[in-house]
Amino acid sequence: MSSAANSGKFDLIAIGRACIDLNATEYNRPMEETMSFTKYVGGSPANIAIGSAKLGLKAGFIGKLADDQHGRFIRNYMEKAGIDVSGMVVDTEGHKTGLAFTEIKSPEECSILMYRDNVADLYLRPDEVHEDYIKRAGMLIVSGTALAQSPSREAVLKAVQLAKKNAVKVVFELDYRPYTWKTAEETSVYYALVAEQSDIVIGTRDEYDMMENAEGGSNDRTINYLFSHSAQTVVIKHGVEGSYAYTKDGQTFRAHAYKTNVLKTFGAGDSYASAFLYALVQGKDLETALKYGSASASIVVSRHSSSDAMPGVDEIEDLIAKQPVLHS
Ligand SMILES: Nc1ncnc2c1ncn2[C@@H]1O[C@H](COP(=O)(O)OP(=O)(O)O)[C@@H](O)[C@H]1O
Ligand SMILES: O=C(O)C[C@@H](O)[C@H](O)C(=O)COP(=O)(O)O
Repeated sequence: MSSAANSGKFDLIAIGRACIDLNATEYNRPMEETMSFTKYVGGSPANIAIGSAKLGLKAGFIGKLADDQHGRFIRNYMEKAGIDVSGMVVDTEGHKTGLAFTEIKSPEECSILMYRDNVADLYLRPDEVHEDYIKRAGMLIVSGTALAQSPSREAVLKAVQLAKKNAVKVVFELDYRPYTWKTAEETSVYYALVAEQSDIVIGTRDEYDMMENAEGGSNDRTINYLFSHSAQTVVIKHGVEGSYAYTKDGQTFRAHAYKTNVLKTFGAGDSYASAFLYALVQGKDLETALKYGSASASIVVSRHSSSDAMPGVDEIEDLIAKQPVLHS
C-alpha cells in the first residue's frame, strides 16, 4: 500500500484519454478477416493509471467521457480498479468514445486501427481542470496525445502550470500517435513545450525524434537538450533492445527486456510506465525502476489486453528474480 492511500492524496494523477480497445480474439489473422474482438478499457494514460492502481498506488484521473454506454463502461471499470474518477467529466455535446481496434497478424506484426473523429477526450476544457484536485497529487502524468487538439491541449497546459505552481512533479509520457496531429512541426512545438517543463520524460527513441522534429536522433543530443530545462530524469526506450534512464547529474542506467512468450506488441509502453513510476514512488533506485518497467511490459505483451492484463507486484518481482533477459 502506498503512503498516499487513505490520506486524501494521490501518488499520481493521469490526464488524457480513457477509451476502448477492441482486441482481435483471433490471433495471427489480418483485420480484414477478423470477426471477433474483446472489449477492454484503453487509452495510454488510462492504462497507466490502471497499471499503477493494480500495483497499489493511489491514482486519480482527469479526462472527458462520452455520455453513453461506452463512457459509463470506462468509468465503472476504472472506479472498480480503485482509481478516483471524480476528475472525469461527462461530455454534453454528443462527442464519442475513441475506439482502438487491434490487429494481431503475428507476435511481431501488430497494428492499431483508430476511430478517433470527434472523440470526447479531446474536448476536455481548461475550466474542467481544477487546482484543488491537481495539488493532491505527487505527480501529474501527461499523455502527449492530449496535446494534439484544442481544447484538450489548453486543458493539459493548464494542468502542467498548476502542477508546477503546487510542486507536483510533471511526468511526460510522449505517447505519440500519428492520428489527430496535423504536421510534424506542430507536434514538435507542443512536445517540446511540455517536455521542457517536465521533471521526468518517458518515450521511445522514435518519439523523441518527433519531439525534436529530426530523424535518427541520438540519446546524447536528447538528454543535453532536456537537461538544460527542468528534466531530472529522462527514460529512452528501444523496444526489445531495452531501455535507458539518464539523470541530470550524469548517471546512465540500462535495462534489458525480459524473454517472454509474445502474443502482441502493444501495451508494452503503458505497462512499462506504470511499473517504473510505481518503483519510483516506493523509493527504489532508477536501475531497479527500469527493471520493474521492463518486467511489467514483458508480462503484458504476453497477454491479450493492455489494461486488464496489468500485473501485480508479486508477478513483477518473481519475473525479475527468475526470468532471463534478452540481448544481455
Ligand atoms: N517483444 C518484447 N519482449 C519483451 N519485452 C518487450 C518487448 N517489446 C517491448 N518490451 C519491453 O517494453 C519496453 C517498452 O517497449 P517499447 O516498444 O520501447 O515502447 P512502446 O510500447 O511505448 O512503443 C521495452 O523497453 C522492453 O522492456
Ligand atoms: O493508447 C491507446 O489509445 C491504445 C491503447 O489502449 C492500446 O492498448 C495501445 O496501443 C497500448 O500500447 P502502448 O502505448 O505501446 O502501451
